[in-house]
Amino acid sequence: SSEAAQKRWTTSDFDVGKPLGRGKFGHVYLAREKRSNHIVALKVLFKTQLHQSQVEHQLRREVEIQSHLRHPNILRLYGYFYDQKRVYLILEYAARGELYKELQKCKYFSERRAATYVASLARALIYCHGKHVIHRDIKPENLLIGAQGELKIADFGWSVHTFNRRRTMCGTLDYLPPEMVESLEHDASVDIWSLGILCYEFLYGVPPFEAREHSETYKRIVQVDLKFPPKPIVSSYAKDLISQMLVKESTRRLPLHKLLEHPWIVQNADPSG
Ligand SMILES: O=C(O)Cn1ncc2ncnc(NCCc3cnc(NC(=O)Nc4cccc(Cl)c4)s3)c21
Repeated sequence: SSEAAQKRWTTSDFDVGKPLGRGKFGHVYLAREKRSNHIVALKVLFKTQLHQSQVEHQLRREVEIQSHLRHPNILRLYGYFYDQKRVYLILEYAARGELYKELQKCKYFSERRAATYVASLARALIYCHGKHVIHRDIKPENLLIGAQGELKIADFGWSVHTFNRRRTMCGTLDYLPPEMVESLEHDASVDIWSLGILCYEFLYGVPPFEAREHSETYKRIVQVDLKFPPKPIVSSYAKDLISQMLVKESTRRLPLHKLLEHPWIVQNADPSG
């Protein structure tokens, strides 16, 4: 609610519960806002660590960007507050937790589950790109699962408004497209590349250009050294879609609205997302 955006929150507004996870910058707790009984996730960040890592501007940009985004497949950031030592993010609670843990447990997803996730991510990214926001860090660690099994993109810590495109290194290399790995200018089509990487990883359990050494991964990305293992068996429609997304020339990647019309998505994605 807009009230949530303006109100000066403090920790005494919440009953804080169990820790949900430990991130690099701090922990996330289950919490209940006392007056509304609304369940949220509270991410606690230590100012010293934010300062040491010089990411305060990124955090400010994330809060600014997220305050304008409303989409069923984007985890809400309701607001934030701070005290002497910490910054608190008030986040939508994703009841079924982190997607990457689910992927580790299942090893890989069925084509129906993978296509349903890819379609909902495509719809969320179409929405973001429509608002000139590119996420730039689409990977399993930034995806959560809601109470009805729906996917939620979280952690816009690396997102930018495309007007002021920055060239900053993101997390793992695996999901970066050639133009980011070669640190050239990049645009919304970077998210199409990352979605193609994700689609491959949902179906095979590993990202396509994974290698022991960073230098090897770098080479495989810039050469788009795309291979499909014989196991698990994956339909040629799925391979066709992935091959149309993992294209070096960013302008030739399959546009997201075309992805939603691709036969693999049409035949496999659950329309409810
Ligand atoms: O807690 C878990 O590990 C998993 N989990 N399980 C359920 C659940 N429900 C909601 N949220 C969870 N986790 C937090 C997800 C985030 C969303 N937005 C973020 N933004 C951010 O961290 N920004 C940020 C931090 C430090 C520096 C900078 Cl520059 C930016 S983190 C949940």
